[in-house]
Amino acid sequence: MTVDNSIRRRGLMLILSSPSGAGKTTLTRDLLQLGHLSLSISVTTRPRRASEIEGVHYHFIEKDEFLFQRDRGDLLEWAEVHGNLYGTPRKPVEETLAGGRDMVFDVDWQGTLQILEKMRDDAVTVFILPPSLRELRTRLERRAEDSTEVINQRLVNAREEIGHWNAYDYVIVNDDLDHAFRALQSILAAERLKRLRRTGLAGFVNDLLAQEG
Ligand SMILES: Nc1nc2c(ncn2[C@@H]2O[C@H](COP(=O)(O)OP(=O)(O)O)[C@@H](O)[C@H]2O)c(=O)[nH]1
Ligand SMILES: Nc1ncnc2c1ncn2[C@@H]1O[C@H](COP(=O)(O)OP(=O)(O)O)[C@@H](O)[C@H]1O
Repeated sequence: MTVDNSIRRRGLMLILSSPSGAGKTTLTRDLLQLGHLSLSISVTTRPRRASEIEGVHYHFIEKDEFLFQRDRGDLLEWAEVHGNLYGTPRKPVEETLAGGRDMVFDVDWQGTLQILEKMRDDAVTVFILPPSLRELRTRLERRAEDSTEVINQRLVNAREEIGHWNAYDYVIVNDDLDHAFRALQSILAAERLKRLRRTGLAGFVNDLLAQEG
């Protein structure tokens, strides 16, 4: 480990939003493979897709349970998206950040705004755009996980989601996946070095100044 990496810091919240099909899930999966980030696993009332695993991609719960958790204050944020309810469990977020680990969030613009209100200094927000709407449709069709009706609804909703691009710190056009992934890694690397979240820096500098030159 380098000295820079060994200096204590608070974890950051890497928040990714995009219209459905622009590539958040793919980029998140690639980030998680790097091994030094945790995923915030949302609760949702959406039916599970064939490729999804309970507790890995989402916690799939009934609407009653969702409302119970929300009303008890267990969710850091929540929203209705494409007719389903989604929310971020609060406790894992608090534990992860306090432990100095970073967390990645796949949430829509409504969730992003709620997180920014509550935890602005911890959040790094990234909006992923598709290169074109035609390509967005192609990706949703190629993914082959949703019915034509669901895909059409997601394309209608895409325009609204895209309309919130300017609430985000960073914007990446996911045309070439490798390029987009490298851009995301650069953002993460720079944000990890931000002075304000590096709680061990003052101590390090004090030690440095106490040394003989
Ligand atoms: N606010 C909020 N949005 C979420 C959460 N989890 C997922 N979403 C958003 O819900 C939308 C639909 O997600 P999903 O059903 O997985 O479909 P996909 O985007 O087509 O893969 C996306 O915009 C996600 O970013 C959450 O916990 N909170
Ligand atoms: N840069 C890219 N070029 C081509 N296909 C991509 C690219 N990024 C993602 N995809 C594909 O597009 C589809 C939708 O991506 P996904 O990550 O599921 O989007 P989201 O989570 O934003 O809904 C997937 O089949 C994925 O493999």
